[in-house]
Amino acid sequence: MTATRGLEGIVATTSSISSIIDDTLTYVGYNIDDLTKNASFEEIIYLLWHLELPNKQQLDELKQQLADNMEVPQEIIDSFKTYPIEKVHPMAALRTAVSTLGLFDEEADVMEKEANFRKAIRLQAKMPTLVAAFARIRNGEEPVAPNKNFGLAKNFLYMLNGEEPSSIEIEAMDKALILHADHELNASTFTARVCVATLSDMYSGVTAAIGALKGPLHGGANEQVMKMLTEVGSVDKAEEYILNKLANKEKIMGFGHRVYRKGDPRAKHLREMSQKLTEITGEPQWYEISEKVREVLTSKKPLPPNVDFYSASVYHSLNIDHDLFTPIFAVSRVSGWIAHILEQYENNRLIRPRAEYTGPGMRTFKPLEDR
Ligand SMILES: CC(=O)SCCNC(=O)CCNC(=O)[C@H](O)C(C)(C)COP(=O)(O)OP(=O)(O)OC[C@H]1O[C@@H](n2cnc3c(N)ncnc32)[C@H](O)[C@@H]1OP(=O)(O)O
Ligand SMILES: O=C([O-])CC(=O)C(=O)O
Repeated sequence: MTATRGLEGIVATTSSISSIIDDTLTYVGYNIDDLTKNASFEEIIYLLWHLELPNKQQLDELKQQLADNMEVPQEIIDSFKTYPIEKVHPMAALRTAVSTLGLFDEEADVMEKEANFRKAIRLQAKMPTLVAAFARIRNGEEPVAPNKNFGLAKNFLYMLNGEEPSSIEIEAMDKALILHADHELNASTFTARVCVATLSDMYSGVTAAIGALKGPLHGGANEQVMKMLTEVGSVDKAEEYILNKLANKEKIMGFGHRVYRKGDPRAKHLREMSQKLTEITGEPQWYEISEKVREVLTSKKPLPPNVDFYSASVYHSLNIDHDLFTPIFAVSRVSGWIAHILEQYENNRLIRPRAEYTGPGMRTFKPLEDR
């Protein structure tokens, strides 16, 4: 038995949900470029869960179901106030809140297909409310109740800021949610599948996935990108900053990918949005610094930007706290996690690979008094 580090190149399952072939990303056969231009996030949720785009009636029904399920139990909102709130990372709060949501769902352990779809709606609908409520409570503000007439992207920004977002802001958030929705067998999705392949419940799968997304080598990179851009501070400092990092063998956050070689097809959409939004906010430096960082790094190493790189300046331009960037990723990716959880249940087998043992050979046990 020989181990493959990080399971690189190992095909661990079949899936009909998303594919990455020759650096092209598709959701159920539709190119991500077409979906980003033409669809709404709600259409993507439907596509990922039902493997077909919805017709008008199906979409309206899904939107209604999401709107009807956005409220979260008051006990969870109240529990946020008991956290050591100034120290808690919002991803840790979200991980705990989603786990707690399961305690309040009477169907949490009901495994029938229809019950799983109902839980899917509840989880997808409540995640934005949880993130926004936590963000407001830690700022000493009251949470804003969801508005049943708003779509998911608009409602999220509305609950976060307490005022109706502009159409440009809604469009940017909706596109970002589409671009982050699913990505084949990334680490958090694999985590979710491993968890539910024991026939554990959907809340456990999503809680586990949030834990995996939190790390800076995965979803947590977007927050680190903004930290880096802030540290760089101005275009003229970017070259020295990046060369120093490389000399110290440090990773540059938001670059590189296990699967893409030529580049992440999602990055160009976020780049475009970053340029547009930073101009609108009168802070073009965030886009300009990003461009300089990319220029310097790619002149030294073949490492194109990934989805996390330009999303940082996009979210910053939407006036979102930097430690909420990864929770936003989770608000989107929960749609993909759920799709994969449903797919795993449909054709389940326990996921249990082997380890190549590298410890000592057979040893003779010594009693405690002889050690
Ligand atoms: C949504 C997402 O999860 S997208 C990814 C988000 N993560 C990041 O942006 C974090 C920065 N990037 C990385 O750490 C990596 O590129 C990963 C983890 C995303 C993919 O990594 P892998 O394909 O497994 O590459 P691995 O980490 O093994 O690195 C291979 C080599 O490339 C280098 N490398 C990879 N990424 C970077 C980077 N961002 N900056 C500098 N060097 C890098 C490594 O240092 C290593 O060099 P070495 O062979 O000289 O030691
Ligand atoms: O696929 C991966 O390894 C990481 C990634 O880009 C994602 O999850 O969107």
